[in-house]
Formats: sequence, C-alpha cells, structure tokens
Amino acid sequence: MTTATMPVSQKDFEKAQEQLKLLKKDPGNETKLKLYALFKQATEGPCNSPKPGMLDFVKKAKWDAWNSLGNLSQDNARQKYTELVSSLISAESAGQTKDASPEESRHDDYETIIVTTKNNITKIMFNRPERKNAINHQMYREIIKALQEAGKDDSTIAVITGNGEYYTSGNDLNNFANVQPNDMEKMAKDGAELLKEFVSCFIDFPKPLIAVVNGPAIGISVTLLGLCDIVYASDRATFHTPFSQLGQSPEGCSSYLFPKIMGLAKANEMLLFNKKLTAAEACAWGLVTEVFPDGTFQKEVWERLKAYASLPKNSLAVSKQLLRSMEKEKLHAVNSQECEVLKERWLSDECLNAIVSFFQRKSKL
Ligand SMILES: CCCCC/C=C/CC(=O)SCCNC(=O)CCNC(=O)[C@H](O)C(C)(C)COP(=O)(O)OP(=O)(O)OC[C@H]1O[C@@H](n2cnc3c(N)ncnc32)[C@H](O)[C@@H]1OP(=O)(O)O
Repeated sequence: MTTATMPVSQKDFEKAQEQLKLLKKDPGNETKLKLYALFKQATEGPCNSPKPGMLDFVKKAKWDAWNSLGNLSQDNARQKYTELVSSLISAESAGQTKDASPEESRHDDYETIIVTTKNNITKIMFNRPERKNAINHQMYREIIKALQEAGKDDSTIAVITGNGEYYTSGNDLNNFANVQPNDMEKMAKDGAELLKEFVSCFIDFPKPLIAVVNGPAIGISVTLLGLCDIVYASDRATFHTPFSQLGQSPEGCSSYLFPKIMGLAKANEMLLFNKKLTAAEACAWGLVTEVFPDGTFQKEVWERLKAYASLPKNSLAVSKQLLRSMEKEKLHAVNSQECEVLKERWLSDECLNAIVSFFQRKSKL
C-alpha cells in the first residue's frame, strides 16, 4: 500500500530505534533485514561497500538488502524505517505477529480486476462476477497493465483467478455489439491488435504464472492456460473452447500449444468440435496440473502457493525463462497468425450470426 510522504525528523528516527528494542517478539529474518537495510541507507546513504563472497551468507543477505534500496534518499529511508517500526509496534500491541507475512496490499487504478499482493504473490482476479467475469476491452487493457507491473514487482509468482462462481466466460460478446457497418473493419483491426498485445504479455511473462481456475472457464481463458506454468482447478471447473460454434478460430497460441499438450486428436475435439472438458478430463489431457475438491480448493491451493512463493525468487524466474525461451519466437509467430485469422473471422457472417443469436437469447453455450 502506498503511504503519503511525511517528513520524519532525526528525533523521530532515534525514537524508532529505541522503540524497536522494546519489541517482545522477534519480527523474523525478512523484516530484520529490511530494518537493517533502511537503517544503513538512512545513516550512510546508498550501499558502496564491496559485495561479500557467496559463502558468507549472513553478510551477503545484509548487503543484498541494503544494495536493493538503490538510490533511495536518506530522508526516505529514515521515514520508511520509522514507519516499519511503528507498524511492528502496533501489530504487537494488537496481538498480531507481523513477521514474514505482510498485510495484503491492494493495487489501485483497476475497475474490472482486483490486483493484490501478499506473501510474495501478486494475484490478478477477474472481477465482473455479475457478467460471469466476461472480458471486455477495459479488462483486456487492465490485465495487460497488471501483468506488466507484476512482472516487475517484488513478488515471486503471479496468480490469475476469478471472483465468484465463474473463472471467466471468455471474451465479452458485447465487444462486437453496437458496431456500425462502416466501423466493422476498424473494430476487427483494433480487436486483433489488442488481442495480440494481450497474449504477448502471457508469452513474455518473466516469473511463474499460475492459473487458479475456481469455476467454469470459456474461450480465451482456456487457451491461455497453455501459457501458464501451473494450472490448479476446482472440481467444479469446466473447460470449453466453442470457437466453431461462434464462427471464430483458436487464439492464445492454442493452435500450437494444445496439440503439444494433449496430442492432435484430443486438441481437435476441443478446438474444432467444441468439446467441453470436466476438470478431471482436463487434468488427464495435461491441460490442468491438479484438481481439488471445491470445498477445500481455496485453502489447499493458497497454502501450496504460499510455500512455492517462499522459494528463491531469482532461481524460479531464470528457470521459468529457460523452460519458455526455446519456444518464445515460435509462440509470438503463432500469436500473430492467430490474430490475423481472427480478424477475418470477426467480419464473417458465421461469426456475426452467432453473436446476434446470443444477444437475441437464442443461443447460450
Ligand atoms: C479484443 C477482443 C479479443 C477477442 C478474443 C476472442 C476470444 C474468444 C472467446 O473467448 S470465445 C468465448 C465467448 N464466450 C461466450 O460465448 C460465452 C457467452 N455466455 C454464455 O453462453 C452464458 O452467459 C454462460 C453459459 C457463460 C452463463 O450462462 P448463465 O445462464 O449461467 O448466465 P447468464 O447467461 O444469465 O449470464 C449472466 C449475464 O452475463 C452475461 N454474459 C455472460 N458471459 C458473457 C459473455 N462472454 N459476453 C457477454 N455477456 C456475457 C449474460 O449475457 C448475462 O447478461 P444479462 O443479465 O444482461 O442477460
């Protein structure tokens, strides 16, 4: 959470040092390192001392923490130190332990998704439950922004999930509604560009990206699972890619990744013939990593993710990038081609009839 900048005097800073000594509970190594780093930065400025040897673990951890503060000003470091001590004191007096489990912080500026960070995990949650989390243009843009930020923030892993009953019902069909005949070509061109950028963010995401599929998933939300590193699903989830039913064609690199994941014969059933999979089938076909009973889904999955997110962050990131690197160029080429084909599909009578049918309440999946 961002706090307003309030100048902190030298006297407040010294008082915070005294208060820290009164803490009854050990605040945990992570917090102690943060305090050490902020203290050094506040009193000596940016870290200029030579990096300790790899095997000098304690000194190296302290040096890394200090060095990670970069050019943070001494005033700001003093302020952050004072705030951290004050939050530790309040947490202790409220009977809470404030160790390696910081509070959840909510990222501002999003309307269609909720983005939070806690326990080294940035969670991006589709948040239009009354529309089954259908992805409108604003949501595509917000997810792009959230992924770009999550790729750079301090979190170790990122999670994508849905709020409410659905994971998501896929593309919001209103994205095609109310378009004047003269604007159709522009709608298709802009849509293809947005889609290409959106899928690219998944291809390039630099850290482990985990899908927590809390309920039914449709269309693009299913194809993107092939670009996630782990997929956990509730046994209530289903997986449906009704592209031909909608007069459309596969996206999210599924035309390339699904045959690799599940074999061509099974990919054809999903991508050509609209076969809807249960969670158990999706797991047997390799699209889902593990299925959990719905009653214990959230508890079991988040406990597991919390443990994963405490693993060394950089090691996870480089390993993920290694696993993806050989395919990246290919995936971008597939994404471009899929978007080109879709651009044409969106102008086809087959697609337009399917959309009209949905809005006339004649067809639902
Ligand atoms: C930049 C563009 C990129 C494009 C990328 C392309 C991607 C391809 C795809 O994702 S294809 C998949 C598209 N999705 C669908 O076709 C799903 C359509 N929805 C349904 O079939 C049904 O709504 C349902 C099966 C998901 C749920 O049915 P149910 O009866 O349980 O609930 P309702 O239909 O009453 O839903 C509640 C309201 O939400 C609206 N809604 C749900 N999903 C969508 C959607 N995808 N698009 C638009 N609107 C959706 C639904 O219309 C209801 O609204 P209402 O209360 O006003 O009637």
